[in-house]
Amino acid sequence: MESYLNENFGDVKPKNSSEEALRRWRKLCWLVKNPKRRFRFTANLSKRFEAEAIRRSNQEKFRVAVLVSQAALQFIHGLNLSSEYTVPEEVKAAGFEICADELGSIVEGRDVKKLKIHDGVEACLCGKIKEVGSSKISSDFSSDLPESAVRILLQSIFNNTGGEVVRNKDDKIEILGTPTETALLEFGLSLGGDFQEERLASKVVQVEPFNSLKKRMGVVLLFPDGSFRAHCKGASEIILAACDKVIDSKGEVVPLHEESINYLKNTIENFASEALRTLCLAYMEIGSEYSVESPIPITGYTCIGIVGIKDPVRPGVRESVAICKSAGITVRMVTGDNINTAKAIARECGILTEGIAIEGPEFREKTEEELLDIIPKIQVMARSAPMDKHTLVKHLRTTFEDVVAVTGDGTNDAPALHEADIGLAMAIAGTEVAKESADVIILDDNFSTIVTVAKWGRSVYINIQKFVQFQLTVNIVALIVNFSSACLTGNAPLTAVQLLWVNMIMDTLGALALATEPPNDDLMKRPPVGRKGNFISNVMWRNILGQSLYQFVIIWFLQTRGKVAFHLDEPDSDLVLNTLIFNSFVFCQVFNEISSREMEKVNVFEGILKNYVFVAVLTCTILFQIIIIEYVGTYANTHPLSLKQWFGSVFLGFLGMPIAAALKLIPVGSS
Ligand SMILES: Nc1ncnc2c1ncn2[C@@H]1O[C@H](COP(=O)(O)OP(=O)(O)OP(=O)(O)O)[C@@H](O)[C@H]1O
Ligand SMILES: [Ca+2]
Repeated sequence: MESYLNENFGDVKPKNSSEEALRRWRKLCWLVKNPKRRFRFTANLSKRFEAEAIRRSNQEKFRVAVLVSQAALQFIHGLNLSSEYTVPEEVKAAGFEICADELGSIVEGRDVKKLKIHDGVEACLCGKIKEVGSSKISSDFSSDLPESAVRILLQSIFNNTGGEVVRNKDDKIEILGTPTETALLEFGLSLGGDFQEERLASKVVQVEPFNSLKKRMGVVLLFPDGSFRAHCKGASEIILAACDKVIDSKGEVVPLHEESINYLKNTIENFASEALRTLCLAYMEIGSEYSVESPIPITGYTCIGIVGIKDPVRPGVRESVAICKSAGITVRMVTGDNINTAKAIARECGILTEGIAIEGPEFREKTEEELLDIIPKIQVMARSAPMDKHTLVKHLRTTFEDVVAVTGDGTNDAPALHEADIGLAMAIAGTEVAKESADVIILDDNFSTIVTVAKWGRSVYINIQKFVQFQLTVNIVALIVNFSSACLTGNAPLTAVQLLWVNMIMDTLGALALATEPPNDDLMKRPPVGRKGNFISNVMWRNILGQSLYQFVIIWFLQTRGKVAFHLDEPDSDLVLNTLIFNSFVFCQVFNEISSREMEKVNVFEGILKNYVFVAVLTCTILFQIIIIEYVGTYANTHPLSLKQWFGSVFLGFLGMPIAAALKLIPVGSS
């Protein structure tokens, strides 16, 4: 086993990145992989597995997979003692260097990334409120504060974190972690703190990673003198409720009384209404009698301070929300943030207008009837737990029969992303778990891209509708003409070769011409189709039936009165008449193809020259039609036509265009 593993994995250098670890994890665990995984990995996975299958037997792979899973379980089990778990030798030999952080990120589905979208923080420490810019070194703030308070603050920031401060190849400081973590770490550095020094001063003996349900995280530190200290941080009002003491302006720990609680609550509210993400940091001395087996204490903490992280709204979001609204798309914000923060941001983006903003715990308490009443009005849901997001999406999809798209970045969004009709995960900030639960991955993490996605989605839908409308018209006319004529006169005007050509015009060429129309901004001014919308809308039926009727009348007229109208009295007048019918029929389709570019607008020429494929298809169709009529008559059962006859049949086809335009003026219901 070991020699085998060395042979196969010896060349793979263990890389200390979670992406690499994840890759290995997948490779080894493919036997137990989620069958529901969507398209993202399917393309190259199958190839890779094929190649691998030659090199390795399933049994071996399974064995390693089990071992890695065991290591993971051991890790999860001993999460509180992350430093003490051991990695099986076989797993090490497989090049799977599992370090606590790495596995932690896989187990939790969080992936440490370089991110910086925040714009500094505002902090309330020892009763003082200060704004700290992200780039400005603000050591003057720390000199303002009592030394003991700064020490405990830095200890909290650098030890109780899911992020990391590292030096890169160029010896520059790089901060890794989620935006919230990087903002805090940066704040710590700007106060003059040293990450490595702080980490060496004590040992982290217990970790409770950030949990979206509890909205808090915590660690227990062991100091060289044998004493333990717990640190926790998280949603400000939740952590504040767990505190009974606070560090005052002199740096002393004093009990929290009503006045100081109100002051802190007001600070939280002020920060939140400025659209800042608020966090509360707290600590607790737990003496030396503490056993690392016991859970991290929940209450009895001393509040260190409140931090408000500025996370400015990206440019263009407000406009995108407005476009969504005009397109009949309701935008709702569902977040884990404080309700005031959420409201302030939602107002800034134009999401919150007359609707209601609700908190997760309140939403959870509602009965089914109450939910029916409030869900359509909800514009903001704050402090939501993962299952609240899921419940909302599920109700919108099932009870209200809406088509729901969800965007998300974190593991906590995975249930909602999975439940949604279209799950959109962020590529940069998103965790692997979110991405694997999603259908679409937004590469630039930008909300505006969602508008582009919607626009292209609508464009594809409408292009297919246009194509189907065009195709149905040709089919209906060809069928009725040949059938009725066969019944009444015993022979069909359109021969097999001609029908084959017509078939090509409508299938291959028609699809090419109509399905390549690029999206335009008007698409976002129409209402959405919805789950129950008919694919063939009333508008399409109107166009199809109107146009078919016209074409049928034309062909019927040619069949019965054609000889008189075109003065056909030569011996081969029957062949000429059939050619005339065929030519008029094809030109009816050519002009109908142009009319089909728009289903509702009368002007069908807008942007026609920009769609090169459309122009090329139309030109080719006409050229081939000329060749068929004039040069390959023997095969296609046609007779060369005179200029007058050509003009006549093209004119009859062209008449279809004003008819199509007039049809568009007939009002029909929406769908
Ligand atoms: N690393 C962290 N440590 C402690 N608390 C955190 C951390 N990250 C977020 N929080 C707290 O949890 C709240 C966010 O919760 P959660 O992550 O469940 O929401 P979310 O909707 O995924 O938010 P977002 O996607 O905007 O980050 C924040 O308002 C903050 O108070
Ligand atoms: Ca999130």
